[in-house]
Amino acid sequence: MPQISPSILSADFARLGEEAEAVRGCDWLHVDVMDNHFVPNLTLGLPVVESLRKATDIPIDCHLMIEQPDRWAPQYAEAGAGSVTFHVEAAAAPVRLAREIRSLGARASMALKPATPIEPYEDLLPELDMLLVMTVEPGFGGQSFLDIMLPKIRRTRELINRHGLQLWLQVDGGVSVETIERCAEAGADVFVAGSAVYGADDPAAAVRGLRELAAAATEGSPWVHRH
Ligand SMILES: O=C(CO)[C@H](O)[C@H](O)COP(=O)(O)O
Ligand SMILES: [Co+2]
Repeated sequence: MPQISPSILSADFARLGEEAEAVRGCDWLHVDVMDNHFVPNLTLGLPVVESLRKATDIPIDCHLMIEQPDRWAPQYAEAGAGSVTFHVEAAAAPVRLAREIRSLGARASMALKPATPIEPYEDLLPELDMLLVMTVEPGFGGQSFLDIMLPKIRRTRELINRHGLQLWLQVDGGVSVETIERCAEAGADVFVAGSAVYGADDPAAAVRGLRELAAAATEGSPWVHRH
């Protein structure tokens, strides 16, 4: 089944425990960490992830939009994140970092900004549990999906399958009922959605609706890895 990871960037930060409950039934809780250096926005950090870990049993999917991930990312794994995503544009030693995250018991994931190609990183794929193809410029929720990223999602899926790898392919940015089917058809299998979930009257129903659309869009596609 496709996995849905609602982004709490669009939630009420004063009520994060309740906001996590509001999306019960999702696969992950996507936590966007921004440092106002790697991206021009500041959100939350380690203490909030530690508190959230205690407040919910939904696995935490940390998306680190920060400089020096080599220094900070392992601490998010230690704080109990089930998946830790660093940006390759900011990492000094991505292979070493991915191995360290895995050694701490979390899934290791690497993100690509829209202008960053996948091809130079082909050899790195076996070190990863997930690859994140950004479908907006990182920094803010509520942006429009970049259709121009669809060929990159397709190429990434082809590379993953060619190498016979099991890693997940996540998309993040502007994912909604309007765009999720195109992402799924292109080969994505983990979908982050912030405004499309938390902007809905019933966030849990929005999660179910998105998952159904993604599942229907890939029905019968043997080239899409199923969990
Ligand atoms: O990483 C992000 C922004 O950099 C967010 O995860 C993303 O934007 C989710 O919000 P939306 O679904 O509203 O686009
Ligand atoms: Co994100």
